[in-house]
Amino acid sequence: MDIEIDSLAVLGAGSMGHGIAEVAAMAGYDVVLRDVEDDLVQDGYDQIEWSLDKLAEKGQLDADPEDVLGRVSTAVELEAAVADADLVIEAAPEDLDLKQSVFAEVDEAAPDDAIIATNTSSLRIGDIAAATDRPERCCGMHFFNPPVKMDLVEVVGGEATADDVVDAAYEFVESLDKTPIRVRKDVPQFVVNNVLTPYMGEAGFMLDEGADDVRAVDAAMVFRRGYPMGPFELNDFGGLDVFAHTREQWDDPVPESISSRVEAGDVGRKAGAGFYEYEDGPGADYEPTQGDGVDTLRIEARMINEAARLVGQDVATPEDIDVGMRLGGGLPEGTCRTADKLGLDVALDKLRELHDATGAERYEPADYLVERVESGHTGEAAGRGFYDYRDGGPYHYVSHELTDDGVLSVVFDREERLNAFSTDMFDEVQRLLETVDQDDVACVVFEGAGDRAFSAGADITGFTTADPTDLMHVDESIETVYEFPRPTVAKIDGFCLGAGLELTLACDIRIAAEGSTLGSPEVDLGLIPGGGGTQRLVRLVGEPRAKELVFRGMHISAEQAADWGILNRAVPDEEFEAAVDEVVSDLVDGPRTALEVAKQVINEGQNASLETALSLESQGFGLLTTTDDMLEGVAAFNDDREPEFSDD
Ligand SMILES: C/C=C/C(=O)SCCNC(=O)CCNC(=O)[C@H](O)C(C)(C)COP(=O)(O)OP(=O)(O)OC[C@H]1O[C@@H](n2cnc3c(N)ncnc32)[C@H](O)[C@@H]1OP(=O)(O)O
Repeated sequence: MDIEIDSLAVLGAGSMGHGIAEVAAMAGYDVVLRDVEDDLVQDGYDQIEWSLDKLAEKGQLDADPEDVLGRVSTAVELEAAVADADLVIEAAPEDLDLKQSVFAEVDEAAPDDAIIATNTSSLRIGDIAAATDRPERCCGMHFFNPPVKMDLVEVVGGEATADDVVDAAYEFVESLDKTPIRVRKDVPQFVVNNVLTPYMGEAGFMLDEGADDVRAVDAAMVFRRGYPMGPFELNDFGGLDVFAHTREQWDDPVPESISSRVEAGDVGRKAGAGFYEYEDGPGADYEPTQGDGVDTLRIEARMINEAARLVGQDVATPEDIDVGMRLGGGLPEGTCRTADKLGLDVALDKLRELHDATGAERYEPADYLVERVESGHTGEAAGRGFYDYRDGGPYHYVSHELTDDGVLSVVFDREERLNAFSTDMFDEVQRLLETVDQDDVACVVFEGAGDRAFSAGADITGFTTADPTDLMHVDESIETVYEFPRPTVAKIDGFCLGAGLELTLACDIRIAAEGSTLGSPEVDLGLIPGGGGTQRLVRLVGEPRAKELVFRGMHISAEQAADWGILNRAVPDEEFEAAVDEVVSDLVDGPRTALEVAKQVINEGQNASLETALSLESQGFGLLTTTDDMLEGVAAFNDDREPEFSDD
């Protein structure tokens, strides 16, 4: 039987606890927020109020902040907080004894069938659940900080946890509009922290050896490898003390460059100093040019090794690891995908080289990595690696669905970066359109995941790492959209910038929700539009407007874009879905051959002389007079009924 979760208690009103309570209240749950003292719980409550107001100010909260806050109540007495809870989430500091004592108390006071979850980021669920008489109803829900902004939650069961409890936790996370990943074994630190730890740890060891300096490593990882923060910058951000404590907890060696700073109290941003000076200096002040010559593979090979260990031990799938690293670790792509591009053999060689040189356990290659390489599955170039590419490979950034009546719905699915297009994402759009059976498609609808963006353009973080020729392929993917023989519709809700706008310009029909923003901000990056934005725009809006948009990197409202003829229309939010559905419905019911010919003639005619274009049109017209659809259209007219065109 499915477990129902209606009421919730969150224990601990610190940054994680109040964040989780806020997210749950936003999803419509009644939440009791509890901490051990009035001041602490009030502080957490005030933080929720502040955060809800901020979200509302930015237009990122659909509901009235007061209504959401009204669902949060506070308590100091634990018994009162959990008495009616279906789910209790413990968000106490990361200390096993403390968490065990909270679990034991909850076990006494909560209803017998309540689920008790811990928000631990590094401890084993089984160790915490051992303090209760109901380990089968205990699980882990690892939210990331801050819960309101971070989309990922790792859902973990202990050895004794019942399957339906893990399922219920997973579904609960989905009901919060967050993305759960399933951690299938109760390993310390779960998925994301295990893969991310070598990023900071290995950089620390490199510093210990005097091989590179802080700025060089950070610059190399950010500007040459596309990571959002350098490893030292990231460690300063999270706190060196937190990093060292977690390593020590599991008897893992801590680099000297980290432990010495912890001893000196320079634990990062919060202390005003760490690897960089924050209070008396400019912070993480590395420059793009400083990263030459750093052995970045050394860091990435260790991350890949951890990912391989997790897959080999059946802790997580490559898909879940990659979702975790993108949403929880902020990486532009998952570590398994990176490994498949770099080559698993390349990573393995590096690990062996380091292991031979140092004998250090951390370089010992994972069995799974060795097996993959020995069986020839060394990555994308070999057709198989973590993923199977023999049929083109999985879609990571584009989700799609083809309905029975022929609507191919394509969603740019990279919400964490406002659906910005990486080269992988462009390739996936192109592959999808080139491989879908066109006979099954009546029309294509493109949209962005989430409610913030259609797409905020090409992935800016990829500009410093990608080959210029790869970036120039943007144009090729967008042309595939333009040339797709069926009608295409851009359904725009939110930011539609740069390459996002260019892709919509290659669509046949563009409808936006009011409040969307369109623009060509490339010039602010020292660039120009590279996916047809200068050319299609000028043909649509004329030279003065196109030049102003491009030269000034302007963002314009959907209403203004409609006024200038960039959009077919801008419609109020509440009418948006219906407006798109109405268009799609006409396209689905329309005569496919005639629509295809109309698209072709209009597209090709634009670049031809009027005489040639008129000749194209008349050829198309003549051709269509020989079709069954034409006979059906005429018969329907005579019978005064709606035509039923064939799907051929
Ligand atoms: C040939 C084609 C060339 C091009 O297309 S060049 C790119 C043109 N596009 C742009 O220049 C737009 C860049 N983005 C922005 O200016 C801002 O975003 C917005 C105004 C759209 C929204 O601002 P806000 O509401 O403050 O959101 P946020 O925190 O900036 O964005 C959320 C996360 O999305 C990432 N992101 C946004 N746009 C891009 C992008 N184009 N490439 C890579 N990442 C992007 C951010 O960094 C951040 O991520 P985190 O939360 O990890 O900090």
